[in-house]
Amino acid sequence: MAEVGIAVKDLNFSWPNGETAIKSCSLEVPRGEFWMLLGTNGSGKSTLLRLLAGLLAPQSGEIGVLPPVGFVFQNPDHQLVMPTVGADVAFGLVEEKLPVAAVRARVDEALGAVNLRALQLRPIYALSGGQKQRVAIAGAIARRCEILLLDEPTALLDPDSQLDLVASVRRLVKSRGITALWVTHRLDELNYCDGAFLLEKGSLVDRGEPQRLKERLTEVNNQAS
Ligand SMILES: Nc1ncnc2c1ncn2[C@@H]1O[C@H](COP(=O)(O)OP(=O)(O)OP(=O)(O)O)[C@@H](O)[C@H]1O
Repeated sequence: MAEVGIAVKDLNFSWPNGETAIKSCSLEVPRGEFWMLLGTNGSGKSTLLRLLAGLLAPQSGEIGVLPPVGFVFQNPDHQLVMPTVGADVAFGLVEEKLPVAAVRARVDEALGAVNLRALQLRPIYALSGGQKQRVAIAGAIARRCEILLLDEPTALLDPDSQLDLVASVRRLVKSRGITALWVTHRLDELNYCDGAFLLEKGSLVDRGEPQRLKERLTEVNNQAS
């Protein structure tokens, strides 16, 4: 059997107001694969990703993820905290207490991986949305993340930058054996993944081959319009 990068079994999560956001959810992402998580607004995609990252604690169920885990938010301004590109990527390494030379080497390598080496000294405010997302991804690469969780990372990007980002994340995770789960609403992004899950009202209702799920959702969208 293939090794598993992300495993979830019978997961249940309700908010303090009693609203159930995740219901009896079980899924597995094979190690080294790039999967996507689909579903309408409010179906529980962000909640599930936050549970996987340990940012929320479930009421019951099991979560198995290979550490370390990297997280990329929809809005990079919510996660980039340092004034420049290089400093931000280095900031993620603080807890590892590495020698300065090792930090420099990791930052340089990670920025190279996302094609931002030339922008190491650039202020974060002077980056485009796509470049900011690449800095966030470089932070995960520098920390040698086994798992990369991305919560609608293209939501604020124009269509060209959107497809650039998804293509480069696919290349990156494939070349490094990272297991990735990417939340999206955009069906054209499905062309880049190995498989996809469909959430409805907190429950997983479908999973499998991306093209089949794309056809299923295109039909649903056509019926709705
Ligand atoms: N902090 C919170 N407190 C209470 N309820 C919340 C909180 N965050 C989200 N919810 C509720 O949990 C449910 C799932 O929300 P979630 O954000 O996970 O959905 P989503 O599929 O990611 O939606 P979207 O595509 O709009 O981002 C929704 O009903 C939402 O209103």
